[in-house]
Amino acid sequence: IQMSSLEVSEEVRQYLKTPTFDNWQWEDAEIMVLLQLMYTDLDFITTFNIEPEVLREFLFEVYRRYNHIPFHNFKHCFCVTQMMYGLIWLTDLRSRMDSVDLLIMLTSAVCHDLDHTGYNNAYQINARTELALRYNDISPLENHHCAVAFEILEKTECNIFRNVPSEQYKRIREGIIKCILATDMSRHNEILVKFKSLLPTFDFSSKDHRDVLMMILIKVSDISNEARPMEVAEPWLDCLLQEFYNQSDVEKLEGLPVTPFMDRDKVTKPSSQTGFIRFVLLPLFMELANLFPCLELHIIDPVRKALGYYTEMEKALERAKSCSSS
Ligand SMILES: COc1ccc(NC(=O)[C@H](C)Nc2nc3c(cnn3-c3ccccc3C)c(=O)[nH]2)cc1
Ligand SMILES: [Zn+2]
Repeated sequence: IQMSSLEVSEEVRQYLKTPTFDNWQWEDAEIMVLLQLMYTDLDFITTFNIEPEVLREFLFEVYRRYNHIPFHNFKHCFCVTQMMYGLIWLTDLRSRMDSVDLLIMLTSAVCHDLDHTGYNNAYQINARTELALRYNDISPLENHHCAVAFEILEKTECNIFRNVPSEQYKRIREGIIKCILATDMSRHNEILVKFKSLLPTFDFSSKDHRDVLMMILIKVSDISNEARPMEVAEPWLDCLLQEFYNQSDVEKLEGLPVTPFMDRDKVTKPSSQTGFIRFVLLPLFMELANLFPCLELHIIDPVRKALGYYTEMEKALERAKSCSSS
C-alpha cells in the first residue's frame, strides 16, 4: 500500500501522538509515512529546511540498515520513535526545549539500534567479535548503531541535516552521539543517579540538565513496551525472549558464559518481567514523572497494571508447579 502523507487522517495524526499507538496494525510502508509525518508535525521540515525527498531517502536507508531479527528490528525502531514522539507531545516539551534538541531526540530514536545483530554487548565482548575489537569493549553495539547513523547521513541524498549551519550540525551530531550511547543498559544506574541528582533544582536553561533529560527520554522510550496496552506489549516480550533465547543457545554452543535472564531453561515470561518492571522500569519512569506529573496517568498506571498481570501469571505458574510436584 503506498500511503502518501496526505492520506493520513486527522484521527491517525492525533492517535500517533499517544503512547497507546498499536504498531502491529501497520505495514512497514505505512510506518515509513508515519515517521515522515512526525518530522512534519514537529515543524522540522520548515525549521531545518529538510527536503521531503531527502527525508524519504534517509528513512529508506535506515529501513534497509535494520536487520530482520525478532526484536531489534525496524518495528522496534518505530516503537521507540513513536514513544519519543508521544512523550514530546504529552509533556509539552516543545514549550521547554528548542527544536534542535527535539530533532536530536527524534532522530536518535530512529537510529538508535541500526544494524543490531540480535546479540548484546555481553556476547560481543565474550565472543571477541569485530565490534568488540573495534570499540575496545566500550558499548560496542551502541557505538556501532551511532557510526552507521552517520554513515547514512554522510550520503548527500540521505543527509536530512544538509541545509543546517555547520555550528548547528556539530550540536546535532554531539547530541545524537550522547543519546544513542546512553541506550547501553550497563550505564542505566550511572544515568539515573545523575538525573536524580539534578531533579531538585532541574533547570531547562542549563545545557547539562537538558542533555541528561534527553538521555533519560531515549532510555524511557527504548524500554517502554510495558507502558503500552497489553495486546501491544505482550507480543514484544515474545519477540524479545526469542532473541534472548537464540543468543543463549549460541552461547551454550560456543561455550561462552550464558546471561541468566536469557537462558530458556531458567527464565519464564512472568519472572523476567516482574523483576524488570519493579527494579528497572518503575524507578526510571517515576523519576521522570517527578519532572512531568502527567506521566503518572499515561505511562506509570499502565506499567503498574502490567506488573499486576505478570505477578498473577507468576503465582499461577507457581501453583501449577506445586500441584504437579505434589
Ligand atoms: C541492567 O541491564 C538490563 C536489565 C534488565 C534487562 N532485561 C530484563 O530484565 C528482562 C529480560 N526483561 C525485559 N527487557 C527489556 C524489555 C524492554 N526492553 N528490554 C531490553 C531489551 C534489550 C536489552 C535490555 C533491555 C532492558 C522488557 O520489557 N523486559 C536487560 C538488561
Ligand atoms: Zn532499542
